[in-house]
Amino acid sequence: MELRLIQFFSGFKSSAISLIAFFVAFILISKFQSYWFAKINLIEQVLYGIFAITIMLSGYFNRSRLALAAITLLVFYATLSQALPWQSWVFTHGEWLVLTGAGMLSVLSVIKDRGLLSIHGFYRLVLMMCVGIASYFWFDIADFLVAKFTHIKQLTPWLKYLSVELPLVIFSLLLVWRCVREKSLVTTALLTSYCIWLGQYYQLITLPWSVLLSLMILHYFFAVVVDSYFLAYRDELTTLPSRRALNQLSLSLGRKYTLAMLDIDHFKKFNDTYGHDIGDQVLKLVASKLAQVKGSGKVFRYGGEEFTIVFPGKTTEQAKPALEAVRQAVEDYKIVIRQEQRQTKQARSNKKNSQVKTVSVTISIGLAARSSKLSFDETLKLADQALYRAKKSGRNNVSE
Ligand SMILES: Nc1nc2c(ncn2[C@@H]2O[C@H](COP(=O)(O)OP(=O)(O)OP(=O)(O)O)[C@@H](O)[C@H]2O)c(=O)[nH]1
Repeated sequence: MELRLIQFFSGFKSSAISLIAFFVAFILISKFQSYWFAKINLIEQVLYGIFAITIMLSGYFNRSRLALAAITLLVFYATLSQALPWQSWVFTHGEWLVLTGAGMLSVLSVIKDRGLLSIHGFYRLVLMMCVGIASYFWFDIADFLVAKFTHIKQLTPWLKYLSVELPLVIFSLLLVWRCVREKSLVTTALLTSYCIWLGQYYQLITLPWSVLLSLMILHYFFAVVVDSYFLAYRDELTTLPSRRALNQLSLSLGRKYTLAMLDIDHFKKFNDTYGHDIGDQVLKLVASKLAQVKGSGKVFRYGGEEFTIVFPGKTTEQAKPALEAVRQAVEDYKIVIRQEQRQTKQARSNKKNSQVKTVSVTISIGLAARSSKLSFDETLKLADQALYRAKKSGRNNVSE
């Protein structure tokens, strides 16, 4: 598969799972209203606690975008439920409210997570206020544009969508694009809030705000927890479990297991030829092939271009066919890369010219089974020595 395509859809899987989970929860809550409706007062009281915990947790784990989204929704909920001075203004300006909320959520999907209690957090807070102010003035701008273009007959039927629907379509596209591009549950959580926000505005949803906000904020909570887990135990580049996860697994392994150390052959040369960025992409693709290993193998990125596969309860004889298959799969894998190249001077053009090329890499594998009295680290060392032998005997092979 082409590298660009893989990059483009890198965030698709995790976002899709998170979205499905959220909407299943939403459908269940809608279907079983009779179970919770009597407890609505309790939900309203607990909601403030959920807000507080989620904002603190998001701030602590530097998920400032979710913290800001939660703070904004908290202000909205307080306005709704506490009869704050600006309540009547806000609720008589429904179009402003929907644009501001939608605009804030889509802007949050674009900016980076930075410390909440820092100058960056302050800038982001100001940015949120600017979205509110911009929404306020947008209606005047839209009226002006409608007046200007109203004489163009082809445009006339569409001009009524300029003030609300057009910005909403742009915000929706922005959010969906960010969800696909960014491998983070943060953007997905922002997208679900956005769907609920619009669903309420267009009266497609009839659930009380306290229940909807509980669902939205709980989604933020889980996004922060799961994202932080991934940060700690997943390798960012390949998304395989990291060395820390391998150390964790080593504590729970039984007496019988086999370890394999894998290393990409001549990877330094590969990097030197195609550049570090293409090297990174190839690492990702090799990792995705390794992740398909059979025989109950668990794959980890050990570091650099080295990987480890653990086969719990297996001997080397049992693990070897799976490793041979994975070695062959990597060897057969034709990786399509697109290299940007400048045209020659004679072409007198500065335009970039992209060249599609197919490359392949091989891996060497060393494996060792745990024998009595050997610790995990000692077994890993044996596998590493076997890897050294695999390299010595010509690479692209499995050695014991
Ligand atoms: N692109 C990229 N390169 C990496 C990464 N981690 C390690 N490398 C490179 O991997 C290369 C490893 O080189 P060596 O250990 O000398 O081994 P090799 O060239 O693979 O040769 P053999 O292992 O002997 O077959 C170095 O050039 C590192 O810079 C990474 O995350 N991304």
